[in-house]
Amino acid sequence: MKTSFPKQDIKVLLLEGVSRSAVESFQRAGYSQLEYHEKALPEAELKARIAEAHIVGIRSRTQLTDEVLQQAKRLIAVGCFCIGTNQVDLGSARRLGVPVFNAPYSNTRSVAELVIAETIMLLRGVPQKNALCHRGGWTKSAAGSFEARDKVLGIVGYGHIGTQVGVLAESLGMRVIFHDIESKLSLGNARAANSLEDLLERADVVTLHVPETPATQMMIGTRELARMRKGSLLINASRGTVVDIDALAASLRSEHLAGAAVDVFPVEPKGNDDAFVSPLLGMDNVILTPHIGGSTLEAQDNIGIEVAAKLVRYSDNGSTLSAVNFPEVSLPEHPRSRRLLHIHRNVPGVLSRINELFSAGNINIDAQFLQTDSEVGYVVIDVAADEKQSGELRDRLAAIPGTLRSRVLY
Ligand SMILES: NC(=O)c1ccc[n+]([C@@H]2O[C@H](COP(=O)([O-])OP(=O)(O)OC[C@H]3O[C@@H](n4cnc5c(N)ncnc54)[C@H](O)[C@@H]3O)[C@@H](O)[C@H]2O)c1
Ligand SMILES: O=C(O)CC[C@@H](O)C(=O)O
Repeated sequence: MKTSFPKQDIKVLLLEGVSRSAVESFQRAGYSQLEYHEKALPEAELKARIAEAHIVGIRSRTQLTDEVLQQAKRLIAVGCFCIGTNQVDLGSARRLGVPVFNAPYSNTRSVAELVIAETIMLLRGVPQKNALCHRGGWTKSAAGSFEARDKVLGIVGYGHIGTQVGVLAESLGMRVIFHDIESKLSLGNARAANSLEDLLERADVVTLHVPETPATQMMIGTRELARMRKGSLLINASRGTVVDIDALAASLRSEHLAGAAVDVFPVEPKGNDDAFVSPLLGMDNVILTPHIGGSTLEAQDNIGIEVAAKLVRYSDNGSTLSAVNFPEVSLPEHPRSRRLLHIHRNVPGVLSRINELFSAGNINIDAQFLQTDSEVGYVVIDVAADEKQSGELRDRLAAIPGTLRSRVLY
């Protein structure tokens, strides 16, 4: 399909070393203006680069705040090449008429496998034994080493990752309990705990799989750590803000917790050349990983293809299916029509003004799709019009009060 705004003029800014599979997907779809950066950009540079971009692709480091998004006057869509979208001000993007897409499942399995591996390593005291061996020591002893079989795994956040961890843990013979704010179908023999506190008091290993939200910020602090069983273990591969890291360090120092595995941190380096600082440094009983829960070649490859496909589909066809912040519209193509997009504030009267405009111009509407949420309305209109008419229609649509964006797609 030939788009009105030529694809070769659409600027795609890809940051944080997103998988090359994304680059190839854009190229295959006819997008040639690709700017690729291995790292997250410092804020000033990000503002300058995003001001030029029509599409931006990020991972978890780039903070797309309201202030940054306000600079992005040409931006049509954002792709988060990951699961988490907490790094984007989703409300601001919506109010600016910019849909945000992510990959909600592509790295689930990778995180779950790492958590299972860490569970076994921590239960066996491998991190501290490994560290001592590297220093020339030798602790051949069963003290403090346990099988995973029959231990209680407490999963906080029983969503895509939490449930996969539960299924894998049961295959090792672990007993699985979980806590979630939503009522969830238990997989296998997993059982819902009565509360977070109940889970913390019963689990030998607690693993966190909640998103970053206001309710999960510092969800595990001094009080919650004190509730955990003496000698128990904590795994955090969710977001760094979910755990009070100083309280965790204190709990490990006092030997209340026997160990921890931490993949995500309140402050993370912007790229591989920057220093990593944490109160957990130097603790042999802590597995520290650089936010690589979802970083396998399989996952990154799939994420690149999935998110690029969603961005291309929106750019080529107007489909917002699976956008995380936007009314979802999925559209068949009508190649013999002209397609116009209109994104507006969801206030009464906008749709009737749109339709008046077409009837006044005696333009036949072939198809119309409307979805709204509490703030935004998104209408796609396929019309029988020529190129000149559709350009004029776009300008008139843009003049309707409440309009956020209006485009001729093809
Ligand atoms: N370490 C990594 O590399 C990595 C990779 C992927 C995802 N993640 C993180 O893991 C998070 C979870 O991923 P997912 O795919 O399982 O998400 P998901 O949305 O499928 O599941 C999250 C679950 O948490 C629950 N939840 C939300 N708030 C809660 C609260 N206050 N208390 C208890 N439960 C709550 C939800 O109801 C949901 O069931 C992501 O949001 C992301 O931040 C990290
Ligand atoms: O790749 C990343 O930077 C983030 C990975 C993970 O935290 C996610 O949210 O999917």
